[in-house]
Amino acid sequence: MTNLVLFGPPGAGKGTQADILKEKYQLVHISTGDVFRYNIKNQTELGLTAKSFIDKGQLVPDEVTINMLNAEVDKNPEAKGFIFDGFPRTENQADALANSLKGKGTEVKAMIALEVEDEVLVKRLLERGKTSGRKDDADEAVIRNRITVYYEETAILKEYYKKQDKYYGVDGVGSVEEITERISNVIDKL
Ligand SMILES: Nc1ncnc2c1ncn2[C@@H]1O[C@H](COP(=O)(O)OP(=O)(O)O)[C@@H](O)[C@H]1O
Repeated sequence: MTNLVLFGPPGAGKGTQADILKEKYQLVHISTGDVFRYNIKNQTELGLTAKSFIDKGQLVPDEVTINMLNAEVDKNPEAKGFIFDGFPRTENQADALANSLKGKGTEVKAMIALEVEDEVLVKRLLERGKTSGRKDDADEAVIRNRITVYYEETAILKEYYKKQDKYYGVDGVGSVEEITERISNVIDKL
């Protein structure tokens, strides 16, 4: 199985690239942000819990997120591999992912990180906020909080995967096609 973690700060372009890569490599794409938004839209219990954190630009608690992720993985027993987008975001989540994949006799093959500087991120997210209908993209203070949370809680995962020799940084500035090509160059050599 080829399991990839697509990594990077909010607005780095993970969702855009994951949509292309899942077709190209026949992988199942799991975006925790998308699953949360689906649940919020359908007013499920999970959605109500998640919304209170997401609207403030905070992370949803690990326990809630990990259970949800495991359920999504279990929904796809035939998968040839997964692209995880927006997960893991904490060390606890990374450990949980390793355990659950181990239980299926597989592992994370690579973390591919899209590198984009902060001011570009803020600009992209504000632009997306004009059309996405996402409340967390509409407010600059919430966007900046998400970026701060990324550096405080999530960026450490770079070291986590580096230690396992699984980290690959990719320049996330350029055209969508250029970035797909950079990522593909990494995947094709795995
Ligand atoms: N793995 C996760 N752990 C905790 N919270 C998460 C996780 N994934 C998504 N969320 C919540 O959902 C929000 C939106 O997620 P996502 O669409 O991936 O954001 P972004 O576009 O900022 O990368 C996050 O700001 C966070 O509140």
